[in-house]
Amino acid sequence: MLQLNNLCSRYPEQELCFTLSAEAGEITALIGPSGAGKSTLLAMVGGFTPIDSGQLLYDGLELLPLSPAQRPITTLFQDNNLFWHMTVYQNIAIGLSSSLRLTPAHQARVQQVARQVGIESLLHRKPSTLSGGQQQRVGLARCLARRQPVLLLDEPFSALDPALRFELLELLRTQTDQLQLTVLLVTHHPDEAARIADNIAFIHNGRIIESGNRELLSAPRTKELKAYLGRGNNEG
Ligand SMILES: Nc1ncnc2c1ncn2[C@@H]1O[C@H](COP(=O)(O)OP(=O)(O)OP(=O)(O)O)[C@@H](O)[C@H]1O
Repeated sequence: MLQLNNLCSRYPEQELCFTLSAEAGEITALIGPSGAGKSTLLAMVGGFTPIDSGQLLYDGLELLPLSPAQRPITTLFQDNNLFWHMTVYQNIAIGLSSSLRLTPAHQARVQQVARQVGIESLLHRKPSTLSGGQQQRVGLARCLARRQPVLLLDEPFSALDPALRFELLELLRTQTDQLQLTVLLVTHHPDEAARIADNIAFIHNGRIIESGNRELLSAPRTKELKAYLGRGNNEG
């Protein structure tokens, strides 16, 4: 289980503090207005921004003393950090070895992950020759190849058209179930959250002010979530 216990980062403009638990096999969607702190929450968990107080645990292990690379975590960003001069195979392999010298077991793993995400036939291609959806699959494959139990995703598929976006979200759902990943997914689309997330956390002004399952979206309690979803205050 991933646990954030009053985990706080203080910036001149804003203090962000989060308390959240996420189990293996669960996708937690992080929603909220622009500037609420969704990406910063991922950076705090991933180890990319300083923490001022609180606790961060994974299965009881204290993560705060660990560097990003030492944490049992991998992150997929929207621009997915592909290297354009490398092949798809190398782009996945670099998640396993920065020198691209792979053991036979790692080579087999690249092939296996490529098969799982449906890009096996593209391994020799360069990312520039792929569609946006295929590129996102390569980014996801690199993350999955690392076999870290916690996966952080910052709006990974939002540049894609809806059909492709949902196809990749379904793929994420399948992989989460099969590999028992703990997934935090930042999204600007409440419909994405409703479709694939087990839990939804609504972030406002650096805090999670409402959380629960997808019913949260049909029956929001706080005026802030109602406003975010575009529901009138006069509904009660
Ligand atoms: N390195 C930093 N220096 C100063 N302030 C920061 C820093 N990182 C985050 N913040 C603060 O955190 C707030 C939240 O930013 P964040 O990018 O996490 O929001 P977001 O919810 O992901 O927004 P968006 O949906 O637009 O991406 C910012 O408004 C800023 O006050």
